[in-house]
Amino acid sequence: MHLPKAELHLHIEGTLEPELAFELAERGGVQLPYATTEELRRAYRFDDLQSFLDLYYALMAVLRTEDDFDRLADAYLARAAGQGVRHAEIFFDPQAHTARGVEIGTVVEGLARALDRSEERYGISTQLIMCFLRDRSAESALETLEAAKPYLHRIAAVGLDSAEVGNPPSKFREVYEAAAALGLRKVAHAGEEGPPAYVWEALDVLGVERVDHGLRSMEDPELVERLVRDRVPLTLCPLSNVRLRAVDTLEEHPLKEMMEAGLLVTVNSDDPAYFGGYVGDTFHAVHEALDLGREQLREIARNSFLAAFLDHDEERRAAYLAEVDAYVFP
Ligand code: HPA
Ligand SMILES: [Zn+2]
Repeated sequence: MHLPKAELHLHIEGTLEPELAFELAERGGVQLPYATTEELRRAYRFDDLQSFLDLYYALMAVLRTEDDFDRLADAYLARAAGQGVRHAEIFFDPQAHTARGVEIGTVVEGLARALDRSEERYGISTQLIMCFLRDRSAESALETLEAAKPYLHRIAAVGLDSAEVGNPPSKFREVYEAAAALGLRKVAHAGEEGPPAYVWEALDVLGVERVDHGLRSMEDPELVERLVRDRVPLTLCPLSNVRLRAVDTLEEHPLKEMMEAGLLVTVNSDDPAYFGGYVGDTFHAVHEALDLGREQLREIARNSFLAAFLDHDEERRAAYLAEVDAYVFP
């Protein structure tokens, strides 16, 4: 679907398609535990978040050089452009790379190469969000922030991802305070598999501006009231929720109820190579499964630009919103 939109919840490592994984593996002399792309694709059946994360981290072995990260990001941007994305705020997981001996500078500089060409080549403005892995220690997160200091001009915000349950936002209070003091903005995954209490902590302990997923917020009416009152954007990922079994079927996804409750929701792809669709595909899927009308889709697209970190360029935001309003559905 070509409706102009911003993508605000996208893990760049989750855009690694099997074909590119094999190509990079061959070039880098990395042995993958799968013989063919078909065999790899057959492994994309998940029971929960952890079963996905196991494969997600394993496949990263093929990402070693600046050029690899450039190729990865460029491939995502090319696909995103074909699905109406005009602005992308892209997560990356530095610890998943530094833990295997790839320096953070290699990751950031490689991604930045692709991002620097993006406006001209694809008409997509971009930002980077550096995520801390919540199943690693708070000290490791602080070390990561320290290592990122030479690259902060490239990084707009910090985020929090990986295995949620048992790793509440409050574990990362100190690193979020330090990040804010460095001028970074703050988001965090919360309420994907974890309880509404984690969403409260993301808001009140970490001070996030957006909540990534926030799916389980609907279990707590007071939390919904708070999110509505403060117009806190939620970056929903409906296809991810189905694949990781946070919801049983797309038809049962609470997206529509969340909109009707007055929440500022956006629709995103999360890890599109693994979850069966890029963001335009995701808009199309929720349109069909949830009987969302065109004006509701337009509202979601508007929300994505309202929730984007475009405060430094309100003219650009206004231009994107005007594109949404002018869009004629086919
Ligand atoms: O959906 C996700 N949840 C948490 N961590 C992640 N890392 C990549 N994708 C995800
Ligand atoms: Zn995510």
